[in-house]
Amino acid sequence: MSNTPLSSASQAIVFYGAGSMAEAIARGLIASSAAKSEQIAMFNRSNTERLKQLEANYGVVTAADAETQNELLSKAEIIVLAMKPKDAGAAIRRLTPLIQGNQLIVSIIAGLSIPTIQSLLGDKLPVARTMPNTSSTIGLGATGISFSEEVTPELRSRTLSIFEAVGMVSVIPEAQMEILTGVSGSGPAYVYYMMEAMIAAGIEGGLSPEQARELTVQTVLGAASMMKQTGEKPADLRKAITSPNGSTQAALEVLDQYRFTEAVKSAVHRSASRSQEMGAAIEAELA
Ligand SMILES: NC(=O)C1=CN([C@@H]2O[C@H](COP(=O)(O)OP(=O)(O)OC[C@H]3O[C@@H](n4cnc5c(N)ncnc54)[C@H](OP(=O)(O)O)[C@@H]3O)[C@@H](O)[C@H]2O)C=CC1
Ligand SMILES: O=C(O)[C@@H]1CCC=N1
Repeated sequence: MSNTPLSSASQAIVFYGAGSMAEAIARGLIASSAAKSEQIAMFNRSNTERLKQLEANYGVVTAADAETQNELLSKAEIIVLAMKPKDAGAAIRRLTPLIQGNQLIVSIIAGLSIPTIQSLLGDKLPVARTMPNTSSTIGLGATGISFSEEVTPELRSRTLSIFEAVGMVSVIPEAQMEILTGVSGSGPAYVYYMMEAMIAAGIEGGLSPEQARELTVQTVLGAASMMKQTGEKPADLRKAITSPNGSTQAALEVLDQYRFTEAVKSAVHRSASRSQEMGAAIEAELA
C-alpha cells in the first residue's frame, strides 16, 4: 500500500469504504481536477487487491492496516462514509473516537439521517447527506445533497464541487432525500430494466443481440437528450411520437393494460420507503 508519509500529506478527502461509488466519485474528482490524487485516500475492510488496483489506476493513497486507517480518518478534512447501510453501524462506532470536531462528514449511505450521524459523532459536527447515482462513473451522475446547519458556506461549496465533478447536483431539504433516492438514486436501475426488456423483445423479433442493444441504447440516449435539449414536457414528446391509431398508440395501450404508470410510481415510492427502513435499521443498531 501507499508509503506516502501522512504527516506531510494530510489527505483532504478520505473515503471510508472503497467500493464502486467511492471509486466513481474519486475518479471524477481527479479527472475534473477538483482534487489531486494525493489528496484522496481510501480504504476498505479486507480487499487489499482492490486497494492496490485503485492506487495503480488513480494514484490515490490507500491503507490496509488499522493504524494507518485511523490516522487517515483523524487527519481528514472530509470523511466520506461510503459503505453499505448494513455495515454503517460498525463503521460509525469505530469512527466515533477519531473525530476531531472540525471534519466535514459526507455520507452517501441510503437512509442514514443527519441527526443519527450527529448523535453518534458530535451534535455540532458539519454533515452533508448525499444521494448520488452510478452514472457518476461517467460524469453524468445526479446527486441530491442536504446540509446540516453547521456546514459553513465554504464547506458547502467544497461539497458541491465534489459532486459537481461527477454530474449535476440538487440541494434539497433532508425530508426530500428518500423520494430523491427513489427517483434518481435507484432510477438508473428502472431504466436498465426497461432496456433489458426492449433488447429481449428485439431479439425475440429477429434482431441480432448487438443490433437490439445498440438500437435500445441510442433510443434511450436520444429520448433523454431530446428532453434535456428541447426542455419540452415528456408527455408532449410522447404525444409527438404517437400517431392516431398507429403502432405507438397500440404499444402504449398495452403498457396501460399492465398499469405501467402505477408500477413505476409504486417502485419509486417503494425505493423511498426502503431507504427509510434501512436508515431506521442503522439507528436501531446504534441505539
Ligand atoms: N450503488 C449505487 O447505485 C448507490 C449506492 N449508494 C450508497 O453508497 C454506499 C456504498 O455503495 P457501493 O459503493 O455500491 O458499495 P460497495 O459494496 O461497492 O462498497 C462498499 C465498500 O465499503 C467497504 N466497507 C464496508 N464496511 C467497512 C468498514 N467497516 N470499514 C471500511 N470499509 C468498509 C467495503 O469494503 P470490503 O470490500 O473490504 O468489504 C467496500 O469497499 C451504500 O451505502 C449505498 O447506499 C448511493 C447511491 C447509489
Ligand atoms: O439500492 C440501494 O440501496 C442504493 C441506494 C440507491 C441506489 N442504490
